[in-house]
Amino acid sequence: MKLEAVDFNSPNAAKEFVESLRQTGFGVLKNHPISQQRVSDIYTHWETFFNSENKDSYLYNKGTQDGFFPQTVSEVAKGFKKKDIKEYYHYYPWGQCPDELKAEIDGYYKDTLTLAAQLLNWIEAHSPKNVSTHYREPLSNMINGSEQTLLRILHYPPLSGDEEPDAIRAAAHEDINLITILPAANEPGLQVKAKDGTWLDVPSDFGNLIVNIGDMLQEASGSYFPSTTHRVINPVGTDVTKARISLPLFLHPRPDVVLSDNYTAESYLQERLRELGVL
Ligand SMILES: O=C(O)CCC(=O)C(=O)O
Ligand SMILES: [Fe+2]
Repeated sequence: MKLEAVDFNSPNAAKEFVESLRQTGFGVLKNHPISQQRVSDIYTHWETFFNSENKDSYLYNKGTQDGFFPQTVSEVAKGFKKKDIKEYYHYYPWGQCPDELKAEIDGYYKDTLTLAAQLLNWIEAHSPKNVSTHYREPLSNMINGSEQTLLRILHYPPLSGDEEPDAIRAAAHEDINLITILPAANEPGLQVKAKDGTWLDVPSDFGNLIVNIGDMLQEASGSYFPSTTHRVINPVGTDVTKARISLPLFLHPRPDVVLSDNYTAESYLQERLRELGVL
């Protein structure tokens, strides 16, 4: 298995990209329309936010899940006992956000949402007929008007040496949503699990956009598209002193969207959040 960046502007981009998603659960895009300068600015501005006391004024709301999640309440991946070594902020257009960061992050959210609709159209167009008949509505329609789509700004602090043994930046997990879009982070570490069980580095060239399948699209496609396990490993050597910032946008359907005979988007999400221990 190999992960190669697909040129967004090439005539075969859609086909090659969807083929990669089918084979690996991941697709990597270069020459895409998301502004790299803005991603870079977001990383800088949010690193400052995470390094300030100000973050504690934006503690997440339990019911609505918007705001800052400190390291002490960070996720425990399904099947793991140790909390991940990370803190993060959940941005929703309707949720709390520091005034000085709002316009920039909202612009990124909206532009990436537009791209997501196009990528979902690519996925639908290149799904075999016997798979696309399972989609209860066009995939890009499923996220239309959804208030659940979540932009997570993640801060993995430098390692202090006091971390619990076995704790890692993000333990192996699958994403819950339809698809996830994230720009290459400012530091490496993201790995995807190949079919043979080995871990592969996701090409982290700054400027790449990484897309992965989540459980909800796996469910809606009758497992044609695999929701692939991934993780973020700890830095070693001199890199331990470096923080890592990343910016996944988790595309969530409207709660009423029917995914399969067994689940709506809402029932699926509730089940998974309970397992994660964040509800
Ligand atoms: O930080 C990353 O590169 C990936 C984060 C991730 O997989 C997640 O938050 O679900
Ligand atoms: Fe993930």
